[in-house]
Amino acid sequence: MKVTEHIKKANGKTLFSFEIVTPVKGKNIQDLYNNIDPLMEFNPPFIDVTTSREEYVYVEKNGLLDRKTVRKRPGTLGISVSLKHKYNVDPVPHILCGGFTKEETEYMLVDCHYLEIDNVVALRGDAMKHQKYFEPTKGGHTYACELVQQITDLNNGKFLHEENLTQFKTDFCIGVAGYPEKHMEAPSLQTDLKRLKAKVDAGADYVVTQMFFDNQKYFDFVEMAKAAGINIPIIPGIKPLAVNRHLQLLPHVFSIDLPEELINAVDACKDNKAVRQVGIEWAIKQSKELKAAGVPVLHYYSMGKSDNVQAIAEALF
Ligand SMILES: NC(=O)C1=CN([C@@H]2O[C@H](COP(=O)(O)OP(=O)(O)OC[C@H]3O[C@@H](n4cnc5c(N)ncnc54)[C@H](O)[C@@H]3O)[C@@H](O)[C@H]2O)C=CC1
Ligand SMILES: Nc1nc(=O)c2c([nH]1)NC[C@@H]1CN(c3ccc(C(=O)N[C@@H](CCC(=O)O)C(=O)O)cc3)CN21
Repeated sequence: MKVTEHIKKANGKTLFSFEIVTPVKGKNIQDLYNNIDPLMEFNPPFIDVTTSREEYVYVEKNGLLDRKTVRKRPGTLGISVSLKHKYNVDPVPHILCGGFTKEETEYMLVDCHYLEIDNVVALRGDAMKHQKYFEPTKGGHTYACELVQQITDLNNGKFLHEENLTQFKTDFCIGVAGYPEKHMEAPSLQTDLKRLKAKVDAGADYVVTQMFFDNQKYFDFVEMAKAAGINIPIIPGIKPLAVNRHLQLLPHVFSIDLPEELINAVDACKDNKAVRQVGIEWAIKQSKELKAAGVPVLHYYSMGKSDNVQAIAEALF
């Protein structure tokens, strides 16, 4: 079932969902399931499965370094289907512009369709590790709105490089990313909202936000989005802060601000166990307020260990 249908069916009740990362090659898949299992009692109607792009690795060959391009976390489609069968939830695989040609994306979408996956999230993707800025992959899309358009085209029976429409029509519900504190590369929040509107015009059905730690940022963003003509559900994305290092890392990696009160609470902790607890309590406070405001879904970036998301869900669902 589509994410938007789950939201409609909930009739104003806030749903619980989360996001997982596929394991690094060679790591056991069971660890992932052990982290998902305790979250299933909170009845997530859908689970997002991220796609990680390729990286360069250097291998020594005859005394020379040979550069190889590898995907360290494969398995998005496999895990998506496995979640569907194992837990009877709707998996939402992430589809990226970066690292994929348009043709490869088309094949992935065709597979998703045959596998009865009803939702995808369309993202541009981050820059490669060695790059400062995102560079489009040869034969791939530059912006997420182009990817959204490709999916919409397929929903209408239009394949790449084909003039005529076919009888083959997918029916994907399309999620896209939104940035309450603006995307790091956007010159202004208003311009970023225009880009978001372009994704909606291309066929996006709902938005999931970048993590934020100050709810006011989300509430303002929703208002500004409405004023910009964006009338689809905007799902808040929540990341529980977990270690002291996140004070530097999260603003740097995700281009977001942390509230002074949260920083002070983390600074006052004597170890990371205490920080994890502060992160949980902050996320509970945020989530309660968002739920009271009637957000459609609370979407958690669990990304691995789920004990904190479990504690948060217990307080809310
Ligand atoms: N892997 C994941 O699960 C998630 C990844 N992300 C990350 O979010 C980042 C961006 O992804 P999206 O938001 O999907 O990309 P996007 O293509 O919507 O936007 C990327 C940047 O390009 C700008 N932009 C968009 N269209 C433009 C145009 N026509 N002309 C000039 N500038 C334009 C935007 O303002 C923004 O700064 C990436 O770093 C992505 O990896 C975000 C959420 C989830
Ligand atoms: N720019 C961007 N890229 C993403 O891949 C991404 C977003 N934003 N926002 C939404 C979700 C949330 N994602 C993530 C990814 C990693 C962590 C994280 O906290 N990772 C490490 C630190 C990351 C690092 O070392 O660079 C951690 O300590 O837990 C959180 C959310 C993935 N998604």
